[in-house]
Amino acid sequence: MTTTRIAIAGLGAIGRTLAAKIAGGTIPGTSLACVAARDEAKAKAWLAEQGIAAPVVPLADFPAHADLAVECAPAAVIEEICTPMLTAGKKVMVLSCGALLPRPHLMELAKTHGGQIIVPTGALLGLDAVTAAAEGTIHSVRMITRKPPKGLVGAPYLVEKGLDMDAVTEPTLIFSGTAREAAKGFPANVNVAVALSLAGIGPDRTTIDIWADPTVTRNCHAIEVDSDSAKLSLAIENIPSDNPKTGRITALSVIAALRKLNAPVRVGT
Ligand SMILES: NC(=O)C1=CN([C@@H]2O[C@H](COP(=O)(O)OP(=O)(O)OC[C@H]3O[C@@H](n4cnc5c(N)ncnc54)[C@H](O)[C@@H]3O)[C@@H](O)[C@H]2O)C=CC1
Ligand SMILES: O=C([O-])CC(=O)C(=O)O
Repeated sequence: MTTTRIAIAGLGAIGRTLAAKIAGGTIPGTSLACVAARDEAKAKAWLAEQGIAAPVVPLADFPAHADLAVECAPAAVIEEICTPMLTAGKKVMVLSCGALLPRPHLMELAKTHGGQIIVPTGALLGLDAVTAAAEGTIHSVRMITRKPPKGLVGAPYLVEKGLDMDAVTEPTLIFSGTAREAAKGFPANVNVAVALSLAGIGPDRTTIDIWADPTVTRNCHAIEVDSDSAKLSLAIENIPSDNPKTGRITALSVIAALRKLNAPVRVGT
C-alpha cells in the first residue's frame, strides 16, 4: 500500500486529535511526517507527553517532509500553509475553507502546479449527495445554523454590530445572508456553510441564517436542497469539542477522509 506522509498545521482541537490518531498507526496508508504550531515549545511538550515522535517544523518546510498537509489552524494562516504545498504540486486538506473564498489564487496555484485542495465534509453532512445533485441542476440551497451563544463569541460581524452574546437569553436570529457574507462575518464559525456552497451552487447563491440559541448545547445545522434529481432535508447536531466553536465530528471527518486516500475499498463519493 502507498503511504501518504501527512503534515498537520495547527495543534488545537482538531490537530491534536488527528496527530494522536495518525501517529497511533490506525489509519493504514498514512504516517505523521511533521507538525507546525504557533508555540513550538508547547507543541514539543505536548508531543513528548503523548509519545509522538514527529518534528515541529516551519510551515514553509512542509513540502520537504509531506505529501499532504491538513490545515487546522486559524483562517488567517491559510495562505502560509497552502502556498508552499500547492507550489510544490502537493495536496492540502483545508478546514478553514471560508478563507478560500477571498483567495481564488490558491485554487489557481493548485491548477498550475498539479496540486489539490481537498475540502472535507468536516462538521457537516450530505456533501456526497449535494455534489451528486450538482451534476444535474440545483435550484436552491438553504442552511439554518443554531449555536450556543458562546460558540459565536469573537466573530467580527458581532463585534461590528456590537452584539453581546452574554446578553442573549432567548433564540435570536443574528445573521441572514449568503455563505460568502457569512464566511466574512464569522470566519471561525460557519466553514460548514462554505463547504456546502462549494459542493453545490457556490457562495453567492447558498443562503444561511445564524441563530444564537441559549436553548441548545450543540452546534446544529439544518440544510434544505432542492434540485432536479432530489430534494434533500439534512440535519446534524454536533457535540462541541475542546473548542466550543468546533464540533467533535470535524476531526473524525478528516480521519475518515484520510482513511479513504489509499484504501482498497472506498465508500461514498
Ligand atoms: N470545515 C469545517 O467543517 C470546520 C472547520 N473548522 C475550522 O478549522 C480550524 C481549526 O479548528 P480548531 O482545531 O477547532 O481550532 P483551535 O483554535 O482549537 O486550533 C487552532 C490551532 O492553530 C494554532 N496556530 C495558530 N497560528 C498558527 C500558525 N501560524 N501555525 C501553526 N499553528 C497555528 C493555534 O495555536 C491553535 O492551537 C478553524 O479555522 C475552524 O474554524 C472547525 C470546525 C469545522
Ligand atoms: O463550521 C464551522 O467552522 C464549525 C461548526 O459549525 C461546527 O463544528 O458545527
